[in-house]
Amino acid sequence: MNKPLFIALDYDDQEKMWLFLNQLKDKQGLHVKLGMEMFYQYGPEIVRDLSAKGYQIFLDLKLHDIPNTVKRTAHQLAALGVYCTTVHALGGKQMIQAAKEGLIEGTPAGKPVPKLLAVTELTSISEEVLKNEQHCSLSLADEVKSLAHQAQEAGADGIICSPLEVKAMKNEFSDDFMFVTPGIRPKSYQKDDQARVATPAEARENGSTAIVVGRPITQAADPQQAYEEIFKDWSKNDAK
Ligand SMILES: O=c1ccn([C@@H]2O[C@H](COP(=O)(O)O)[C@@H](O)[C@H]2O)c(=O)[nH]1
Repeated sequence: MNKPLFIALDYDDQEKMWLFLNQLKDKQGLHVKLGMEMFYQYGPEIVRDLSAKGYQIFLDLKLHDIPNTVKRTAHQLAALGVYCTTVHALGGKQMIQAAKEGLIEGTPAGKPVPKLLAVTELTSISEEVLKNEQHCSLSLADEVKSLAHQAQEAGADGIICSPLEVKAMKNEFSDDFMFVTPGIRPKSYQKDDQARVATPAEARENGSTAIVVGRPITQAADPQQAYEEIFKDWSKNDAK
């Protein structure tokens, strides 16, 4: 899979989700991210329905619990055939390792094991919140880097972070380690609740492996046009 753009399907109703998807051209193989909002309402069935229609699915449930619980949950999720899924890196190395084991053990024979991504610091967290609410003495960049190393040591396939942090740490990781970055905002778009944002082109320049984009596409007056513009910005230096 080469440098995907995952569209975050953050809807409160599957009718709205299908209406949105049906407006887009080239649905086959489109990369989508399904999060807690849809999964808690519709369960595994919505994943199977999207999968049956050919969408590549990033199932973003951000597991964060004791290792045994996470392992058993990851085992269940592995059967759904998604491309990747998430845990919170703050759950610790033992928990991340347990998630990986659960995914491996739960994947049906002959099928690819879903990639495991560890969320470092949410892109909605600012330097100020990290210091004053999480009482973390590291800078955001150092905290993200530290969590990224822990995730890699525990067997994660990659991390979730802001595109702003990728450049400074990419050379410390193997080439196949994934840097998946939400917090993507086209130049003229508002930040909403995101604190650490970059444009699609900046994410590419900084070395993101994949980007996640929600509202700038799903809330656009013309979602197909928004998708095309963002995708173009994300892939504009591909030929170089
Ligand atoms: O640190 C994180 C981890 C996950 N997300 C998710 O990405 C999308 C972003 O949506 P936008 O509408 O483009 O802001 C959303 O589903 C989040 O749950 C994140 O933003 N930051």
